Amino acid sequence: MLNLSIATWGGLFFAGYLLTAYTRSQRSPLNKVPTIGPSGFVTSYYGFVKSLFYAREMLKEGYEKYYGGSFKIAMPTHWMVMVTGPKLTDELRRAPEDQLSIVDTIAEGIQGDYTLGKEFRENHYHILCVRTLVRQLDAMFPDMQDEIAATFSELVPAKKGEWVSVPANKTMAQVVCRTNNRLFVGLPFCRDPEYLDLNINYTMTAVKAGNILGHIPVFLRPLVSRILNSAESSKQLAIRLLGPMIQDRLEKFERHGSMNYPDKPNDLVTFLLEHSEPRHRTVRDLAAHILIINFVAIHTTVMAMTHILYDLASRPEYAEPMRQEIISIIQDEGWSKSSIGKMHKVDSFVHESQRLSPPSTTALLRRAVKDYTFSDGTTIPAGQYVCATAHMIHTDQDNYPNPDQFEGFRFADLRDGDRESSKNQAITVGLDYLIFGGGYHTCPGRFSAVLLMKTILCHILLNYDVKLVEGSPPKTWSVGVLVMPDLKAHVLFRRRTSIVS
Ligand code: HEM
Repeated sequence: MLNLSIATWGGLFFAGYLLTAYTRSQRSPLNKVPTIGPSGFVTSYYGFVKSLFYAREMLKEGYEKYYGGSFKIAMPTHWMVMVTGPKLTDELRRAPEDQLSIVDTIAEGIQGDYTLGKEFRENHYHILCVRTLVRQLDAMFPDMQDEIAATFSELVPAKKGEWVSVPANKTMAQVVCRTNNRLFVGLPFCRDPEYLDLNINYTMTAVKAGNILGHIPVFLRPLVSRILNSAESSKQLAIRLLGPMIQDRLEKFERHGSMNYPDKPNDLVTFLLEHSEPRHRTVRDLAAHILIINFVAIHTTVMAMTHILYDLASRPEYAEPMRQEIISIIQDEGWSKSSIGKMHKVDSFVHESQRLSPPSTTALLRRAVKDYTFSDGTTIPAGQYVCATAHMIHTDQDNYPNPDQFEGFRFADLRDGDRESSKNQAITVGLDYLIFGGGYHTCPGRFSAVLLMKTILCHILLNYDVKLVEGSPPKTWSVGVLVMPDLKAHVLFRRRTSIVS
């Protein structure tokens, strides 16, 4: 027996693993949930491969067949249950964190312990800090606008009467990352190319590493994560770049606490210091949290802003009405967060772009901490995933007339005809609009993200004409449930004489 070769032991171990997995799958409550694609123990892998290419079609089939109930789609290591209809979607968004968890989803989905570091799971005060930051957006608005203008003048050196070709995604990544970090860590860090690269790449590196780690056996993950080395090397770089500044701020905080002192910055570092427990007030912990906030803030906003730019370049008829709206409001009131808030057409255009080009065709992704049963009897066993079919909700005729048409001013028209105009804003969340999630975990950064995107859009409209490069319309890519804009396409910019400044 002991003389068996390593290969034989390996084979026996694998066979045992398969037998256990098979036996467990036969007893799972998920067998009662209908499957889109094959549901067999082995054939379900074909269902997963199919979902990589045809996720939208599979979601549509499930949504139409089982509306008001649930269905499931195979993932490589688990099933993804999708609930449909307002009742179950509402139950999903209201489910408490200790039953259906977003933290567990990130921990498992992108292997957060390895890719973001243990700080992400151990303390969540960064969420409070984002809430504080969005309350400061009025005061921060001039910095936001200044950084947008500075980035465009460097990266889009278009001349009057001359079209210049600009890489859309790369430019949006710079403007979004620079401007967010002007509010997070201030000048000069927000313009440091090494720091910008770190934050733009950190998100992608973590997501890619998380995907690899999620598909290999648990016992190999610590080793492979060291080879991929995303969390630790990024943290070390953040400490090198921001360390002296954070150290200085820590010393000032020791001396003054939350009291004001001359030149006290109104930025994320201040909010992190004020919301953290004393044991977390270290350079390492604060740098890790700055990275985590960049992780949630940058990629999402860059993808959305790239879609918005493509939507503007491919639909030139929207530019002039938005320009007129901006000019009339700015001439009356000047620039501020509040004046941007009055631009219903600009808000609507951003909203419509997000409705049709979401970051994912699903939303409210949660992992069951313990068995969770919905009111229709669907049980999500502990460790399994459940989500809502966002794309189907966003393109349901009952929610949006002409749902597949891009109607840039559909929300502005609704707001203008509706006194309750706080509905139908790009920041509004609801059962028919899940871009920013829902329930307790609804994105707290959406106020900042939407203000930033609208301010960038205003800057583009007032200072440039934009159009697509002829013969190369950008493509939207989908891999499984993920949706991405064309990352390589260029857009043409031509300088205009700005009427308001
Ligand atoms: C267009 C840009 C953005 C999109 C589409 C987006 C989307 C989301 C989504 C879908 C969630 C999960 C909500 C849920 O599942 O219920 C989320 C959570 C979160 N977002 Fe955003 N987000 C964006 C920008 C930002 C920005 C700029 C910040 C920070 C300044 C931010 C901070 C956060 C935080 C801290 C969470 C976690 C909330 C929690 O777990 O309670 N987001 N976001």
